[in-house]
Amino acid sequence: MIRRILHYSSPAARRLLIAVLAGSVVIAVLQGAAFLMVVPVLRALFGGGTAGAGGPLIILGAIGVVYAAVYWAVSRLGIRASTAVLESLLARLGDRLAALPVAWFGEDRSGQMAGIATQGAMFVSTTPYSYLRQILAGFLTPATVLVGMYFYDWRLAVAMTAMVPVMALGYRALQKRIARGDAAHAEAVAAASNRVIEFARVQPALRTAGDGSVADRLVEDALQNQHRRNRAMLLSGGAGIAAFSAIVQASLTVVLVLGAYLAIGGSVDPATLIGLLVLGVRFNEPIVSAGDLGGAIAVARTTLDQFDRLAAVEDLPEPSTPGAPEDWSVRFDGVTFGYGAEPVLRDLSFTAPAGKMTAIVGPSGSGKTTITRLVARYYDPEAGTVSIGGVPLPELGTAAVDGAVAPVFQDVYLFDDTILENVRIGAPDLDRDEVIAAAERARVDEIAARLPGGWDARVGEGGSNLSGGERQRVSIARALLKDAPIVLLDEATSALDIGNEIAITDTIERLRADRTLIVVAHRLQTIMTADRIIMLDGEGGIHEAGTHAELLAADGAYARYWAERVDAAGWRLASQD
Ligand SMILES: Nc1ncnc2c1ncn2[C@@H]1O[C@H](COP(=O)(O)OP(=O)(O)OP(=O)(O)O)[C@@H](O)[C@H]1O
Repeated sequence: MIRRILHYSSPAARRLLIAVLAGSVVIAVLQGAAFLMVVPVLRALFGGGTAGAGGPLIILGAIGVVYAAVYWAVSRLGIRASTAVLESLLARLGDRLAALPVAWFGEDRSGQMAGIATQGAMFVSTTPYSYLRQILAGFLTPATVLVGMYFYDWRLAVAMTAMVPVMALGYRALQKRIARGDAAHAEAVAAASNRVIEFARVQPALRTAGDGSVADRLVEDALQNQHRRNRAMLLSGGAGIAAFSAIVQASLTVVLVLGAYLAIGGSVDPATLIGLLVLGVRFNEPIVSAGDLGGAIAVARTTLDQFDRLAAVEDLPEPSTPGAPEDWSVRFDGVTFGYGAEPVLRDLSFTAPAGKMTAIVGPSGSGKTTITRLVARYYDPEAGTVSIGGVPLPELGTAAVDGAVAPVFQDVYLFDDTILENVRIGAPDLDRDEVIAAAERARVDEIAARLPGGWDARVGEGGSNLSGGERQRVSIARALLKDAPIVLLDEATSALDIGNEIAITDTIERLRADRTLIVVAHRLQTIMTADRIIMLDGEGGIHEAGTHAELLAADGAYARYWAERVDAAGWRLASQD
Protein backbone atom coordinates (compact mmCIF):
# COMPACT_ATOMS: atom_id res chain seq x y z
CA MET A 1 0.00 0.00 0.00
CA ILE A 2 2.70 2.49 1.03
CA ARG A 3 4.74 1.54 -2.01
CA ARG A 4 1.76 2.14 -4.26
CA ILE A 5 0.98 5.53 -2.74
CA LEU A 6 4.65 6.51 -3.05
CA HIS A 7 4.56 5.41 -6.70
CA TYR A 8 1.78 7.92 -7.49
CA SER A 9 3.33 10.74 -5.39
CA SER A 10 5.54 13.63 -6.49
CA PRO A 11 9.11 13.65 -5.06
CA ALA A 12 8.11 16.33 -2.51
CA ALA A 13 5.04 14.36 -1.41
CA ARG A 14 7.22 11.24 -1.18
CA ARG A 15 9.69 12.93 1.18
CA LEU A 16 6.87 14.18 3.41
CA LEU A 17 5.22 10.76 3.47
CA ILE A 18 8.43 8.99 4.42
CA ALA A 19 8.98 11.51 7.24
CA VAL A 20 5.42 10.94 8.51
CA LEU A 21 5.81 7.17 8.44
CA ALA A 22 9.23 7.24 10.12
CA GLY A 23 7.79 9.52 12.82
CA SER A 24 4.82 7.17 13.22
CA VAL A 25 7.16 4.21 13.76
CA VAL A 26 8.99 6.16 16.48
CA ILE A 27 5.67 7.08 18.14
CA ALA A 28 4.48 3.45 18.11
CA VAL A 29 7.73 2.11 19.57
CA LEU A 30 7.81 4.82 22.26
CA GLN A 31 4.24 3.96 23.21
CA GLY A 32 5.21 0.28 23.61
CA ALA A 33 8.28 1.22 25.64
CA ALA A 34 6.12 3.41 27.91
CA PHE A 35 3.77 0.47 28.60
CA LEU A 36 6.73 -1.76 29.39
CA MET A 37 7.97 0.66 32.01
CA VAL A 38 4.78 -0.03 34.01
CA VAL A 39 6.18 -3.41 35.11
CA PRO A 40 9.39 -2.15 36.84
CA VAL A 41 7.40 0.67 38.48
CA LEU A 42 4.87 -1.85 39.85
CA ARG A 43 7.63 -4.23 40.89
CA ALA A 44 9.32 -1.45 42.83
CA LEU A 45 6.05 -0.42 44.49
CA PHE A 46 5.18 -4.06 45.35
CA GLY A 47 8.68 -4.43 46.71
CA GLY A 48 7.62 -2.04 49.46
CA GLY A 49 9.57 1.09 48.59
CA THR A 50 9.23 4.05 46.25
CA ALA A 51 13.00 4.39 45.91
CA GLY A 52 13.32 1.69 43.22
CA ALA A 53 10.52 3.30 41.22
CA GLY A 54 12.53 6.51 40.64
CA GLY A 55 14.65 5.22 37.75
CA PRO A 56 11.77 3.71 35.76
CA LEU A 57 9.66 6.83 36.42
CA ILE A 58 12.40 9.11 35.06
CA ILE A 59 12.71 6.93 31.96
CA LEU A 60 8.89 7.01 31.60
CA GLY A 61 8.96 10.84 31.84
CA ALA A 62 11.72 11.08 29.22
CA ILE A 63 9.77 8.78 26.89
CA GLY A 64 6.71 10.99 27.43
CA VAL A 65 8.59 14.18 26.44
CA VAL A 66 10.11 12.66 23.28
CA TYR A 67 6.75 11.09 22.41
CA ALA A 68 4.94 14.47 22.65
CA ALA A 69 7.58 16.22 20.51
CA VAL A 70 7.53 13.57 17.75
CA TYR A 71 3.72 13.41 17.87
CA TRP A 72 3.48 17.18 17.35
CA ALA A 73 5.92 17.10 14.41
CA VAL A 74 4.13 14.16 12.76
CA SER A 75 0.73 15.88 13.09
CA ARG A 76 2.03 18.95 11.30
CA LEU A 77 3.80 16.98 8.59
CA GLY A 78 0.83 14.65 8.19
CA ILE A 79 -1.49 17.39 6.94
CA ARG A 80 1.12 18.67 4.51
CA ALA A 81 1.81 15.14 3.28
CA SER A 82 -1.91 14.47 2.69
CA THR A 83 -2.30 17.68 0.67
CA ALA A 84 0.84 16.93 -1.37
CA VAL A 85 -0.33 13.37 -2.11
CA LEU A 86 -3.78 14.61 -3.12
CA GLU A 87 -2.23 17.12 -5.51
CA SER A 88 0.00 14.42 -7.01
CA LEU A 89 -2.91 12.05 -7.50
CA LEU A 90 -5.10 14.65 -9.20
CA ALA A 91 -2.21 15.78 -11.42
CA ARG A 92 -1.53 12.14 -12.38
CA LEU A 93 -5.19 11.55 -13.11
CA GLY A 94 -5.42 14.71 -15.25
CA ASP A 95 -2.27 13.83 -17.21
CA ARG A 96 -3.45 10.28 -17.77
CA LEU A 97 -6.93 11.31 -18.91
CA ALA A 98 -5.40 13.82 -21.33
CA ALA A 99 -3.16 11.10 -22.80
CA LEU A 100 -5.66 8.21 -23.01
CA PRO A 101 -6.86 7.18 -26.48
CA VAL A 102 -10.14 8.95 -27.27
CA ALA A 103 -11.77 5.54 -27.80
CA TRP A 104 -11.42 4.85 -24.05
CA PHE A 105 -13.99 7.56 -23.38
CA GLY A 106 -16.51 5.82 -25.65
CA GLU A 107 -18.02 4.11 -22.62
CA ASP A 108 -19.49 6.48 -20.09
CA ARG A 109 -16.72 6.97 -17.56
CA SER A 110 -18.00 10.13 -15.90
CA GLY A 111 -19.27 8.42 -12.72
CA GLN A 112 -16.13 6.35 -12.29
CA MET A 113 -13.85 9.37 -12.88
CA ALA A 114 -15.90 11.56 -10.54
CA GLY A 115 -15.55 8.87 -7.83
CA ILE A 116 -11.77 8.60 -8.25
CA ALA A 117 -11.19 12.37 -8.44
CA THR A 118 -13.23 13.21 -5.36
CA GLN A 119 -13.76 10.64 -2.61
CA GLY A 120 -11.24 8.08 -3.88
CA ALA A 121 -8.25 10.43 -4.18
CA MET A 122 -9.15 12.05 -0.85
CA PHE A 123 -9.21 8.63 0.85
CA VAL A 124 -5.84 7.63 -0.58
CA SER A 125 -4.23 10.94 0.39
CA THR A 126 -5.41 10.82 4.00
CA THR A 127 -4.62 7.10 4.38
CA PRO A 128 -0.95 7.42 5.42
CA TYR A 129 -1.59 10.01 8.10
CA SER A 130 -5.04 9.07 9.34
CA TYR A 131 -5.04 5.31 8.99
CA LEU A 132 -1.63 3.80 8.32
CA ARG A 133 -0.21 5.70 11.29
CA GLN A 134 -2.78 4.09 13.56
CA ILE A 135 -2.31 0.67 11.98
CA LEU A 136 1.44 0.97 12.48
CA ALA A 137 0.76 1.86 16.12
CA GLY A 138 -1.69 -1.06 16.28
CA PHE A 139 1.05 -3.52 15.34
CA LEU A 140 4.30 -1.91 16.43
CA THR A 141 3.20 -0.94 19.94
CA PRO A 142 2.18 -4.53 20.83
CA ALA A 143 5.31 -5.84 19.03
CA THR A 144 7.51 -3.61 21.23
CA VAL A 145 5.63 -4.86 24.29
CA LEU A 146 6.12 -8.43 23.12
CA VAL A 147 9.88 -8.02 22.73
CA GLY A 148 10.03 -6.37 26.20
CA MET A 149 8.08 -9.25 27.72
CA TYR A 150 11.02 -11.57 26.99
CA PHE A 151 12.99 -9.57 29.56
CA TYR A 152 10.28 -9.93 32.24
CA ASP A 153 8.95 -13.46 31.77
CA TRP A 154 9.97 -15.59 28.81
CA ARG A 155 7.11 -18.12 29.24
CA LEU A 156 4.44 -15.46 28.85
CA ALA A 157 6.39 -13.91 26.00
CA VAL A 158 6.52 -17.27 24.18
CA ALA A 159 2.76 -17.75 24.72
CA MET A 160 2.11 -14.28 23.26
CA THR A 161 4.40 -14.96 20.29
CA ALA A 162 2.51 -18.19 19.56
CA MET A 163 -0.69 -16.13 19.21
CA VAL A 164 0.83 -13.78 16.61
CA PRO A 165 0.34 -16.06 13.56
CA VAL A 166 -3.28 -16.71 14.58
CA MET A 167 -3.96 -12.96 14.72
CA ALA A 168 -2.05 -12.32 11.48
CA LEU A 169 -4.14 -14.90 9.62
CA GLY A 170 -7.33 -13.39 11.05
CA TYR A 171 -6.21 -9.92 9.96
CA ARG A 172 -5.48 -11.03 6.39
CA ALA A 173 -8.85 -12.77 6.10
CA LEU A 174 -10.55 -9.62 7.38
CA GLN A 175 -8.78 -7.42 4.86
CA LYS A 176 -9.61 -9.70 1.94
CA ARG A 177 -13.26 -9.76 2.94
CA ILE A 178 -13.47 -5.99 3.19
CA ALA A 179 -11.62 -5.46 -0.11
CA ARG A 180 -14.02 -7.79 -1.95
CA GLY A 181 -17.08 -5.99 -0.62
CA ASP A 182 -15.58 -2.61 -1.39
CA ALA A 183 -14.63 -3.42 -5.00
CA ALA A 184 -18.22 -4.47 -5.72
CA HIS A 185 -19.49 -1.38 -3.90
CA ALA A 186 -17.18 0.99 -5.85
CA GLU A 187 -18.44 -0.51 -9.13
CA ALA A 188 -22.05 -0.01 -8.08
CA VAL A 189 -21.35 3.59 -6.98
CA ALA A 190 -19.73 4.38 -10.36
CA ALA A 191 -22.67 2.86 -12.25
CA ALA A 192 -25.18 4.80 -10.13
CA SER A 193 -23.22 8.06 -10.60
CA ASN A 194 -23.22 7.54 -14.37
CA ARG A 195 -26.98 7.07 -14.33
CA VAL A 196 -27.59 10.10 -12.13
CA ILE A 197 -25.38 12.30 -14.34
CA GLU A 198 -27.22 10.99 -17.40
CA PHE A 199 -30.54 11.56 -15.64
CA ALA A 200 -29.67 15.23 -15.04
CA ARG A 201 -28.30 15.70 -18.54
CA VAL A 202 -31.18 14.26 -20.52
CA GLN A 203 -34.08 15.70 -18.52
CA PRO A 204 -35.90 17.08 -21.61
CA ALA A 205 -35.94 13.62 -23.23
CA LEU A 206 -37.05 12.01 -19.97
CA ARG A 207 -39.93 14.42 -19.54
CA THR A 208 -41.13 13.59 -23.02
CA ALA A 209 -40.92 9.89 -22.18
CA GLY A 210 -42.95 10.44 -18.98
CA ASP A 211 -42.80 8.64 -15.64
CA GLY A 212 -41.75 5.01 -15.59
CA SER A 213 -39.63 5.37 -18.74
CA VAL A 214 -36.64 3.11 -19.32
CA ALA A 215 -34.27 5.79 -17.98
CA ASP A 216 -36.28 6.16 -14.76
CA ARG A 217 -36.03 2.44 -14.22
CA LEU A 218 -32.31 2.38 -15.02
CA VAL A 219 -31.62 5.07 -12.41
CA GLU A 220 -33.83 3.30 -9.88
CA ASP A 221 -32.12 -0.07 -10.51
CA ALA A 222 -28.63 1.44 -10.29
CA LEU A 223 -29.43 3.19 -6.99
CA GLN A 224 -30.98 0.04 -5.55
CA ASN A 225 -27.96 -1.98 -6.60
CA GLN A 226 -25.68 0.56 -4.91
CA HIS A 227 -27.81 0.34 -1.76
CA ARG A 228 -27.63 -3.48 -1.79
CA ARG A 229 -23.84 -3.48 -2.27
CA ASN A 230 -23.45 -0.92 0.49
CA ARG A 231 -25.47 -3.07 2.89
CA ALA A 232 -23.54 -6.18 1.88
CA MET A 233 -20.24 -4.34 2.37
CA LEU A 234 -21.22 -3.07 5.82
CA LEU A 235 -22.63 -6.43 6.92
CA SER A 236 -19.71 -8.53 5.72
CA GLY A 237 -17.14 -5.95 6.92
CA GLY A 238 -18.85 -5.67 10.32
CA ALA A 239 -19.00 -9.45 10.73
CA GLY A 240 -15.32 -9.69 9.74
CA ILE A 241 -14.29 -7.05 12.29
CA ALA A 242 -16.30 -8.81 15.01
CA ALA A 243 -14.66 -12.17 14.14
CA PHE A 244 -11.18 -10.64 14.14
CA SER A 245 -11.77 -8.92 17.45
CA ALA A 246 -12.97 -12.28 18.91
CA ILE A 247 -9.73 -13.93 17.71
CA VAL A 248 -7.63 -11.23 19.41
CA GLN A 249 -9.65 -11.45 22.64
CA ALA A 250 -9.40 -15.25 22.72
CA SER A 251 -5.64 -15.13 22.13
CA LEU A 252 -5.15 -12.70 24.98
CA THR A 253 -7.40 -14.69 27.27
CA VAL A 254 -5.15 -17.72 26.73
CA VAL A 255 -2.10 -15.66 27.71
CA LEU A 256 -3.86 -14.17 30.75
CA VAL A 257 -5.06 -17.60 31.96
CA LEU A 258 -1.50 -18.89 31.65
CA GLY A 259 -0.22 -15.82 33.57
CA ALA A 260 -2.78 -16.36 36.36
CA TYR A 261 -1.85 -20.04 36.53
CA LEU A 262 1.85 -19.21 36.86
CA ALA A 263 1.11 -16.51 39.46
CA ILE A 264 -0.88 -18.96 41.59
CA GLY A 265 2.04 -21.37 41.39
CA GLY A 266 4.22 -18.50 42.59
CA SER A 267 6.54 -18.48 39.59
CA VAL A 268 5.31 -15.06 38.36
CA ASP A 269 5.35 -12.17 40.78
CA PRO A 270 2.07 -10.22 41.24
CA ALA A 271 3.63 -7.01 39.86
CA THR A 272 4.42 -8.72 36.55
CA LEU A 273 0.90 -10.21 36.47
CA ILE A 274 -0.75 -6.81 37.00
CA GLY A 275 1.62 -5.31 34.45
CA LEU A 276 0.60 -8.12 32.10
CA LEU A 277 -3.09 -7.34 32.65
CA VAL A 278 -2.50 -3.67 31.80
CA LEU A 279 -0.45 -4.64 28.80
CA GLY A 280 -3.12 -7.16 27.77
CA VAL A 281 -5.71 -4.42 27.52
CA ARG A 282 -3.31 -2.11 25.70
CA PHE A 283 -2.18 -4.98 23.47
CA ASN A 284 -5.74 -5.77 22.53
CA GLU A 285 -7.08 -2.29 21.83
CA PRO A 286 -4.72 -1.12 19.07
CA ILE A 287 -4.85 -4.48 17.27
CA VAL A 288 -8.64 -4.45 17.19
CA SER A 289 -8.73 -0.84 16.02
CA ALA A 290 -6.13 -1.73 13.38
CA GLY A 291 -8.63 -4.33 12.15
CA ASP A 292 -11.30 -1.64 12.02
CA LEU A 293 -9.04 0.69 10.09
CA GLY A 294 -8.14 -2.10 7.69
CA GLY A 295 -11.54 -1.34 6.12
CA ALA A 296 -10.49 2.22 5.35
CA ILE A 297 -7.26 0.93 3.86
CA ALA A 298 -9.19 -1.47 1.67
CA VAL A 299 -11.25 1.45 0.29
CA ALA A 300 -8.03 3.34 -0.53
CA ARG A 301 -6.68 0.18 -2.14
CA THR A 302 -9.70 -0.01 -4.47
CA THR A 303 -8.96 3.54 -5.66
CA LEU A 304 -5.30 2.67 -6.22
CA ASP A 305 -6.47 -0.36 -8.23
CA GLN A 306 -8.47 2.03 -10.41
CA PHE A 307 -5.35 4.19 -10.87
CA ASP A 308 -3.42 1.05 -11.88
CA ARG A 309 -6.10 0.12 -14.39
CA LEU A 310 -5.94 3.61 -15.90
CA ALA A 311 -2.15 3.31 -16.15
CA ALA A 312 -2.55 -0.09 -17.83
CA VAL A 313 -4.88 1.15 -20.62
CA GLU A 314 -2.93 0.55 -23.78
CA ASP A 315 -1.88 3.73 -25.57
CA LEU A 316 -1.98 3.97 -29.36
CA PRO A 317 1.46 3.20 -30.84
CA GLU A 318 3.54 6.33 -31.41
CA PRO A 319 6.53 6.69 -33.77
CA SER A 320 10.00 7.57 -32.49
CA THR A 321 10.48 9.88 -35.49
CA PRO A 322 7.19 11.08 -36.99
CA GLY A 323 6.91 10.71 -40.78
CA ALA A 324 6.39 13.76 -43.02
CA PRO A 325 3.25 13.72 -45.21
CA GLU A 326 3.76 14.57 -48.90
CA ASP A 327 0.44 16.40 -49.07
CA TRP A 328 -2.87 16.52 -47.17
CA SER A 329 -4.66 13.72 -48.98
CA VAL A 330 -6.33 11.03 -46.86
CA ARG A 331 -6.21 7.41 -47.91
CA PHE A 332 -7.95 4.27 -46.60
CA ASP A 333 -6.27 1.01 -47.70
CA GLY A 334 -8.11 -2.24 -47.00
CA VAL A 335 -9.45 -0.88 -43.70
CA THR A 336 -11.44 -3.19 -41.48
CA PHE A 337 -12.79 -1.84 -38.21
CA GLY A 338 -15.63 -2.49 -35.76
CA TYR A 339 -16.54 -1.47 -32.22
CA GLY A 340 -17.37 -5.03 -31.22
CA ALA A 341 -17.13 -8.44 -32.85
CA GLU A 342 -18.98 -7.33 -36.01
CA PRO A 343 -16.95 -5.06 -38.36
CA VAL A 344 -18.56 -1.76 -39.37
CA LEU A 345 -16.06 -1.24 -42.21
CA ARG A 346 -14.73 -4.22 -44.21
CA ASP A 347 -11.66 -4.00 -46.40
CA LEU A 348 -12.53 -0.41 -47.29
CA SER A 349 -10.29 1.57 -49.68
CA PHE A 350 -10.68 5.09 -51.04
CA THR A 351 -8.78 8.36 -51.36
CA ALA A 352 -9.91 11.83 -50.36
CA PRO A 353 -7.67 13.99 -52.60
CA ALA A 354 -5.71 16.88 -51.09
CA GLY A 355 -7.41 20.27 -51.25
CA LYS A 356 -10.71 18.76 -52.45
CA MET A 357 -14.06 18.14 -50.86
CA THR A 358 -15.04 14.48 -50.46
CA ALA A 359 -18.62 13.73 -49.44
CA ILE A 360 -19.43 10.44 -47.74
CA VAL A 361 -23.00 9.29 -48.12
CA GLY A 362 -24.80 6.07 -47.34
CA PRO A 363 -27.53 4.52 -45.23
CA SER A 364 -27.78 5.21 -41.52
CA GLY A 365 -25.31 3.07 -39.58
CA SER A 366 -23.16 2.37 -42.66
CA GLY A 367 -20.05 3.77 -40.96
CA LYS A 368 -19.82 7.37 -42.24
CA THR A 369 -19.03 8.88 -38.85
CA THR A 370 -16.73 5.94 -38.10
CA ILE A 371 -14.61 6.89 -41.15
CA THR A 372 -14.11 10.41 -39.77
CA ARG A 373 -13.17 9.01 -36.33
CA LEU A 374 -10.52 6.82 -37.95
CA VAL A 375 -9.09 9.84 -39.80
CA ALA A 376 -8.92 11.76 -36.49
CA ARG A 377 -7.22 8.63 -35.01
CA TYR A 378 -9.71 8.13 -32.24
CA TYR A 379 -9.14 4.47 -33.05
CA ASP A 380 -6.65 2.48 -35.14
CA PRO A 381 -8.18 0.02 -37.64
CA GLU A 382 -8.02 -3.71 -36.96
CA ALA A 383 -6.64 -4.30 -40.47
CA GLY A 384 -5.42 -2.04 -43.25
CA THR A 385 -4.09 1.52 -42.94
CA VAL A 386 -5.39 5.04 -42.82
CA SER A 387 -2.75 7.46 -44.06
CA ILE A 388 -2.30 11.18 -44.53
CA GLY A 389 -0.08 12.26 -47.43
CA GLY A 390 1.19 8.67 -47.80
CA VAL A 391 2.18 8.28 -44.11
CA PRO A 392 0.15 5.74 -42.09
CA LEU A 393 -1.29 7.46 -38.98
CA PRO A 394 0.68 5.32 -36.44
CA GLU A 395 3.87 6.52 -38.19
CA LEU A 396 2.63 10.11 -38.14
CA GLY A 397 1.75 10.02 -34.44
CA THR A 398 -1.30 11.26 -32.54
CA ALA A 399 0.08 14.77 -31.95
CA ALA A 400 0.75 15.32 -35.67
CA VAL A 401 -2.70 13.96 -36.56
CA ASP A 402 -4.31 16.26 -33.96
CA GLY A 403 -2.44 19.20 -35.49
CA ALA A 404 -3.39 18.32 -39.08
CA VAL A 405 -7.04 17.49 -38.55
CA ALA A 406 -9.86 19.76 -37.35
CA PRO A 407 -13.02 17.81 -36.57
CA VAL A 408 -16.41 19.52 -36.72
CA PHE A 409 -18.62 16.79 -35.37
CA GLN A 410 -22.33 16.76 -34.61
CA ASP A 411 -21.87 16.18 -30.91
CA VAL A 412 -19.93 19.43 -30.56
CA TYR A 413 -19.51 20.37 -26.92
CA LEU A 414 -19.47 23.99 -25.88
CA PHE A 415 -18.11 24.94 -22.47
CA ASP A 416 -20.20 27.00 -20.10
CA ASP A 417 -18.29 30.15 -21.01
CA THR A 418 -18.70 33.05 -23.45
CA ILE A 419 -19.12 32.54 -27.20
CA LEU A 420 -15.79 34.23 -27.73
CA GLU A 421 -13.92 31.86 -25.39
CA ASN A 422 -15.63 28.88 -26.99
CA VAL A 423 -14.30 29.92 -30.39
CA ARG A 424 -10.87 30.72 -28.95
CA ILE A 425 -10.39 27.07 -27.91
CA GLY A 426 -9.33 26.57 -31.55
CA ALA A 427 -6.28 28.82 -31.01
CA PRO A 428 -5.76 29.90 -27.40
CA ASP A 429 -2.95 32.37 -28.21
CA LEU A 430 -4.91 34.68 -30.51
CA ASP A 431 -6.21 38.02 -29.30
CA ARG A 432 -9.85 39.07 -29.18
CA ASP A 433 -9.92 40.78 -32.60
CA GLU A 434 -8.36 37.82 -34.39
CA VAL A 435 -10.82 35.43 -32.75
CA ILE A 436 -13.74 37.68 -33.70
CA ALA A 437 -12.49 37.89 -37.30
CA ALA A 438 -12.48 34.07 -37.59
CA ALA A 439 -15.84 33.82 -35.86
CA GLU A 440 -17.31 36.28 -38.37
CA ARG A 441 -16.16 34.07 -41.23
CA ALA A 442 -18.25 31.25 -39.74
CA ARG A 443 -21.08 33.76 -39.22
CA VAL A 444 -20.94 33.42 -35.47
CA ASP A 445 -21.27 37.22 -35.28
CA GLU A 446 -24.97 36.80 -36.15
CA ILE A 447 -25.39 34.60 -33.08
CA ALA A 448 -23.44 37.02 -30.87
CA ALA A 449 -25.60 39.91 -32.11
CA ARG A 450 -28.76 38.05 -31.10
CA LEU A 451 -27.66 37.28 -27.56
CA PRO A 452 -27.67 39.85 -24.76
CA GLY A 453 -24.02 40.40 -23.95
CA GLY A 454 -22.82 39.84 -27.52
CA TRP A 455 -19.45 38.10 -27.76
CA ASP A 456 -19.39 37.88 -23.97
CA ALA A 457 -22.77 36.13 -23.69
CA ARG A 458 -22.49 32.79 -21.95
CA VAL A 459 -23.62 29.78 -23.95
CA GLY A 460 -24.87 27.67 -21.01
CA GLU A 461 -23.74 24.18 -20.03
CA GLY A 462 -22.89 22.21 -23.18
CA GLY A 463 -24.02 25.21 -25.25
CA SER A 464 -27.66 24.80 -24.23
CA ASN A 465 -28.50 28.45 -25.10
CA LEU A 466 -27.65 27.82 -28.77
CA SER A 467 -29.44 25.77 -31.43
CA GLY A 468 -27.77 22.70 -32.97
CA GLY A 469 -26.91 24.61 -36.14
CA GLU A 470 -25.50 27.51 -34.11
CA ARG A 471 -23.34 25.15 -32.08
CA GLN A 472 -22.00 23.70 -35.29
CA ARG A 473 -21.17 27.21 -36.52
CA VAL A 474 -19.11 27.82 -33.38
CA SER A 475 -17.40 24.51 -34.05
CA ILE A 476 -16.65 25.56 -37.64
CA ALA A 477 -15.20 28.84 -36.36
CA ARG A 478 -12.89 26.80 -34.10
CA ALA A 479 -11.79 24.78 -37.13
CA LEU A 480 -11.15 27.96 -39.14
CA LEU A 481 -9.05 29.35 -36.31
CA LYS A 482 -7.13 26.15 -35.92
CA ASP A 483 -6.31 26.44 -39.60
CA ALA A 484 -5.68 22.71 -39.95
CA PRO A 485 -5.17 21.45 -43.51
CA ILE A 486 -7.75 18.66 -43.14
CA VAL A 487 -11.28 19.36 -41.91
CA LEU A 488 -13.75 16.61 -41.01
CA LEU A 489 -17.32 17.82 -41.03
CA ASP A 490 -20.20 15.67 -39.81
CA GLU A 491 -23.21 17.58 -41.11
CA ALA A 492 -26.24 17.93 -38.88
CA THR A 493 -28.86 15.36 -39.89
CA SER A 494 -31.71 17.56 -38.71
CA ALA A 495 -33.07 20.22 -41.03
CA LEU A 496 -31.45 23.60 -40.50
CA ASP A 497 -33.30 26.89 -40.46
CA ILE A 498 -32.55 29.14 -43.38
CA GLY A 499 -30.04 31.30 -41.43
CA ASN A 500 -27.95 28.30 -40.40
CA GLU A 501 -28.35 26.68 -43.82
CA ILE A 502 -26.88 29.71 -45.58
CA ALA A 503 -24.17 30.18 -42.95
CA ILE A 504 -23.04 26.55 -43.12
CA THR A 505 -23.11 26.40 -46.94
CA ASP A 506 -21.10 29.60 -46.97
CA THR A 507 -18.49 28.40 -44.50
CA ILE A 508 -18.16 25.03 -46.22
CA GLU A 509 -17.23 27.01 -49.35
CA ARG A 510 -14.60 28.89 -47.36
CA LEU A 511 -13.27 25.72 -45.73
CA ARG A 512 -12.92 23.85 -49.01
CA ALA A 513 -11.03 26.66 -50.70
CA ASP A 514 -7.61 25.50 -49.53
CA ARG A 515 -8.20 22.43 -47.41
CA THR A 516 -8.94 18.74 -47.69
CA LEU A 517 -12.54 18.54 -46.58
CA ILE A 518 -14.21 15.24 -45.74
CA VAL A 519 -17.91 15.70 -45.12
CA VAL A 520 -20.42 13.21 -43.84
CA ALA A 521 -22.98 14.81 -46.08
CA HIS A 522 -26.71 14.92 -45.53
CA ARG A 523 -27.66 18.14 -47.31
CA LEU A 524 -28.28 17.80 -51.02
CA GLN A 525 -26.42 21.04 -51.66
CA THR A 526 -23.25 19.62 -50.07
CA ILE A 527 -23.50 16.28 -51.82
CA MET A 528 -23.99 17.63 -55.33
CA THR A 529 -21.19 20.19 -55.06
CA ALA A 530 -18.58 17.78 -53.68
CA ASP A 531 -15.50 17.06 -55.79
CA ARG A 532 -15.87 13.39 -55.06
CA ILE A 533 -18.65 11.31 -53.53
CA ILE A 534 -18.06 8.01 -51.74
CA MET A 535 -21.25 6.05 -51.35
CA LEU A 536 -21.17 3.34 -48.68
CA ASP A 537 -23.21 0.19 -49.17
CA GLY A 538 -24.26 -0.46 -45.57
CA GLU A 539 -22.30 -3.76 -45.58
CA GLY A 540 -18.97 -2.18 -44.66
CA GLY A 541 -17.90 -1.47 -48.24
CA ILE A 542 -18.34 1.10 -51.02
CA HIS A 543 -21.18 1.00 -53.55
CA GLU A 544 -19.91 3.68 -55.88
CA ALA A 545 -17.45 6.57 -55.99
CA GLY A 546 -17.16 9.53 -58.35
CA THR A 547 -18.51 13.00 -58.99
CA HIS A 548 -22.22 13.76 -58.76
CA ALA A 549 -22.52 13.92 -62.57
CA GLU A 550 -20.58 10.66 -63.08
CA LEU A 551 -22.64 8.81 -60.53
CA LEU A 552 -25.95 10.08 -61.91
CA ALA A 553 -24.84 9.03 -65.38
CA ALA A 554 -23.96 5.56 -64.06
CA ASP A 555 -27.63 5.27 -63.06
CA GLY A 556 -26.85 2.91 -60.20
CA ALA A 557 -27.36 2.97 -56.43
CA TYR A 558 -26.33 6.60 -56.13
CA ALA A 559 -28.79 7.72 -58.83
CA ARG A 560 -31.62 5.94 -56.96
CA TYR A 561 -30.50 7.37 -53.63
CA TRP A 562 -30.38 10.85 -55.15
CA ALA A 563 -33.83 10.56 -56.72
CA GLU A 564 -35.33 9.44 -53.40
CA ARG A 565 -33.65 12.26 -51.50
CA VAL A 566 -34.74 14.85 -54.04
CA ASP A 567 -38.31 13.58 -53.87
CA ALA A 568 -38.28 13.58 -50.09
CA ALA A 569 -36.90 17.11 -49.98
CA GLY A 570 -39.43 18.31 -52.56
CA TRP A 571 -36.61 19.62 -54.67
CA ARG A 572 -36.85 20.43 -58.33
CA LEU A 573 -33.51 20.43 -60.00
CA ALA A 574 -32.76 23.28 -62.35
CA SER A 575 -32.17 20.75 -65.14
CA GLN A 576 -35.71 19.41 -64.69
CA ASP A 577 -37.38 22.84 -65.01
N1 LIG B 1 -18.88 4.13 -29.97
C1 LIG B 1 -19.52 3.12 -30.53
N2 LIG B 1 -19.58 1.93 -29.90
C2 LIG B 1 -20.21 0.89 -30.44
N3 LIG B 1 -20.83 0.92 -31.64
C3 LIG B 1 -20.82 2.07 -32.32
C4 LIG B 1 -20.17 3.23 -31.80
N4 LIG B 1 -20.31 4.23 -32.70
C5 LIG B 1 -21.01 3.72 -33.72
N5 LIG B 1 -21.32 2.43 -33.50
C6 LIG B 1 -22.04 1.52 -34.42
O1 LIG B 1 -21.30 1.45 -35.61
C7 LIG B 1 -22.15 1.48 -36.75
C8 LIG B 1 -21.76 2.65 -37.66
O2 LIG B 1 -21.98 3.87 -36.98
P1 LIG B 1 -21.70 5.28 -37.64
O3 LIG B 1 -22.09 6.31 -36.65
O4 LIG B 1 -20.33 5.32 -38.17
O5 LIG B 1 -22.72 5.26 -38.85
P2 LIG B 1 -23.25 6.46 -39.73
O6 LIG B 1 -23.23 5.95 -41.12
O7 LIG B 1 -22.48 7.70 -39.45
O8 LIG B 1 -24.75 6.58 -39.21
P3 LIG B 1 -25.73 7.86 -39.15
O9 LIG B 1 -25.91 8.35 -40.55
O10 LIG B 1 -26.99 7.27 -38.62
O11 LIG B 1 -25.08 8.85 -38.26
C9 LIG B 1 -23.56 1.59 -36.21
O12 LIG B 1 -24.11 0.30 -36.21
C10 LIG B 1 -23.39 2.08 -34.81
O13 LIG B 1 -24.40 1.58 -33.98
